[in-house]
Amino acid sequence: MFLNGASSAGKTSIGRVLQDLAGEPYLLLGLDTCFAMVPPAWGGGRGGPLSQEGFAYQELRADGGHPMLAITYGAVGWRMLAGFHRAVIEIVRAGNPVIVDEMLLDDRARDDWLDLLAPWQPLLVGVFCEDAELARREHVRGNRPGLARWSARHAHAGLTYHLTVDTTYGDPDQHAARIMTALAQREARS
Ligand SMILES: Nc1ncnc2c1ncn2[C@@H]1O[C@H](COP(=O)(O)OP(=O)(O)OP(=O)(O)O)[C@@H](O)[C@H]1O
Repeated sequence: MFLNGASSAGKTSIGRVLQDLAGEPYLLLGLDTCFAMVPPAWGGGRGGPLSQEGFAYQELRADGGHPMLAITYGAVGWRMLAGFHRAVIEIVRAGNPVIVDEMLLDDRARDDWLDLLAPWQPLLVGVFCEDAELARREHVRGNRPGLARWSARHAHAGLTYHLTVDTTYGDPDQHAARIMTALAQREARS
């Protein structure tokens, strides 16, 4: 399964419920897993001095008065992303079912994932949420404001999903149940 959406859209929350619902031991991993491995000097979160090579935050012009915060990456960051994507594929190749919990940063990341995942034909799930609710969650989490809004505008570019969920309303249990149903229907058809 491949869950993609903005920061704070609720991907990880849904992913955890999916793990509980599934009869198989799905591993849950994604961009957060990759970021957790990045040395602080190459990471933007704490203002790493080499973050332009790795991963950096970039404040963009406000969107209708709302902050917009992008994540950019350099050559080292791309190497890390590309390596992480391939590591996930090896996990799958070893026979493990996987839930990828992803916030696509750009077209390059999307195309790399789609190329690698093509043989596995994952259920592609778009996780959406309205801006105001994203901003509320971001605030409650104490995250820097603007990443959710920026990613909501970029993460879904060029993707066609098998299923979309809107987490503005409803809880992760409900959304995960819909995804499990879609997965079961798909497996029954194949
Ligand atoms: N359906 C929901 N309704 C209300 N709050 C939710 C819902 N889903 C998630 N949340 C809350 O929103 C916040 C972000 O959730 P979560 O970590 O699942 O999102 P995410 O998309 O994985 O975010 P990120 O990509 O930033 O890690 C958490 O505080 C979580 O409790």
